[in-house]
Amino acid sequence: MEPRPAAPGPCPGDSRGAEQAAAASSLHPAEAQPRRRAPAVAAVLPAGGSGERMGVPTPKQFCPILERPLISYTLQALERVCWIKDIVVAVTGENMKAMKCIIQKYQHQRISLVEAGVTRHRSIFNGLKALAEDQPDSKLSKPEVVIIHDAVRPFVEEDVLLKVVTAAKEHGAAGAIRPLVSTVISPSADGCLDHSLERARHRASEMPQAFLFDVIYEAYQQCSDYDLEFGTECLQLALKYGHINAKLVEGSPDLWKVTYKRDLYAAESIIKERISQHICIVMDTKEDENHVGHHLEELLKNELNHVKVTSGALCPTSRDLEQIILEQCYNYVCVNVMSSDFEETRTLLNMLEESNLSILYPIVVISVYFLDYKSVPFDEKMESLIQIREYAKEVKKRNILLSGLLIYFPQDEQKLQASLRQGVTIIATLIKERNSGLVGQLLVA
Ligand SMILES: Nc1ccn([C@@H]2O[C@H](COP(=O)(O)OP(=O)(O)OP(=O)(O)O)[C@@H](O)[C@H]2O)c(=O)n1
Ligand SMILES: O=P(O)(O)OC[C@@H](O)[C@@H](O)[C@@H](O)CO
Repeated sequence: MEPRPAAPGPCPGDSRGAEQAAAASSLHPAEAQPRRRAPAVAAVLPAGGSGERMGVPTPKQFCPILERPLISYTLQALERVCWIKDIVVAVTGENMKAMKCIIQKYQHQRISLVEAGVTRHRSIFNGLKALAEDQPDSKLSKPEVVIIHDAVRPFVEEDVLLKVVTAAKEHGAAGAIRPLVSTVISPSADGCLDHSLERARHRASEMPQAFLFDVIYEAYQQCSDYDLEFGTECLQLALKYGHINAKLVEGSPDLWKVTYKRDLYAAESIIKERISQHICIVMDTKEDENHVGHHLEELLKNELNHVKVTSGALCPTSRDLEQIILEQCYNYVCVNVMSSDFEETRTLLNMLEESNLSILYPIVVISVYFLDYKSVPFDEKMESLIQIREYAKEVKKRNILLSGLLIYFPQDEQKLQASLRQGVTIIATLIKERNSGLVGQLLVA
């Protein structure tokens, strides 16, 4: 059961896309020609840098976030956009093999690789050359519009891509901008303040940018060596060599570039937060409303009010659990009442492994045991519960983080409520932190 990619958004040129595209390019929908031919769109991702400012040996585009390289998140973001037909990535020769492994491991599609240059502009130029020349054995063809996007900007959404592409089709070039956070100043030769720029009248140039292919390709072909060596702004090349004043498109705060180590931590926190928004409680039955698992479910909903909590039954005919997996839920709480065996958890884990859902993000599975460990010999129960350690080690290889949670049951109502609240706190922490160091652990609420 393959997880479906997030449903693609509007395509520029189709009726739905034309209205959205018209809205994006500030045309009135009535002016949009719903049957306007969709422009052929490709993307070039410069990924040939060394990441000096990150201060680590690994170039930042290959630095791991949740054990997956940063560049893979950017590729995933662009692949979600159905109307980008080719994605050309410029990497250095020494990283080519690593890049091919990433493409294979994370099942990236529509990716072509070219050799990076010694500067970002040269890397981009190499990517454009791969698109420009219809080499006989190349599956690439020249697009009408080309997106240029840094490989280290993972949080790019379809709406801003649609906006810059639509604007580039009309103006020849377009780029995302953001308000300045700091004021820009110009120092004098002796290192003192010469003058400062009025912050409100200036913007930061971000990515993505988009160009009519011929505009930017001709600009690069005319580009001076100095500009290729020291330039940092593609929009400026379109202006200087193509006399095109790019359309500026307000972008979202998420368009920032991972540059320093702090940016990597920030990116990991954002990703963790995004995949923690949906928790599925899996119970052996949904009918018994007094089922203590439902009390846990209600408490989770109340305590984690920003999180979607759904429940799925494990019975073999259960379609709802399959649907929840297809909707890409990455957090599962498997409730076992008065049982310490693994059958239900094992069934869930098998479904998750078959879904391949954990290829892109680690899945958290918490096996909750409501157990009156006074009623039966504790060592007998512990013997079966301790199996979680070995089992967790096994499923970790499939990027599934399994841990256990013991809640003493039955117990008097007040103590049970306290245990349930503690259990919710533990569940929320395991999901939020998604720390592989806790796999196989048996925690007690
Ligand atoms: N010769 C280069 C240099 C940079 N880039 C890419 O351009 C993007 C933005 O550049 P930057 O943030 O400056 O990356 P680095 O040059 O790697 O960073 P640093 O300046 O800290 O070394 C990155 O995806 C980077 O991999 C590239 O393709 N080829
Ligand atoms: O200068 P850097 O290589 O860090 O960044 C390259 C670009 O992302 C940067 O110049 C943006 O302002 C967009 O042009």
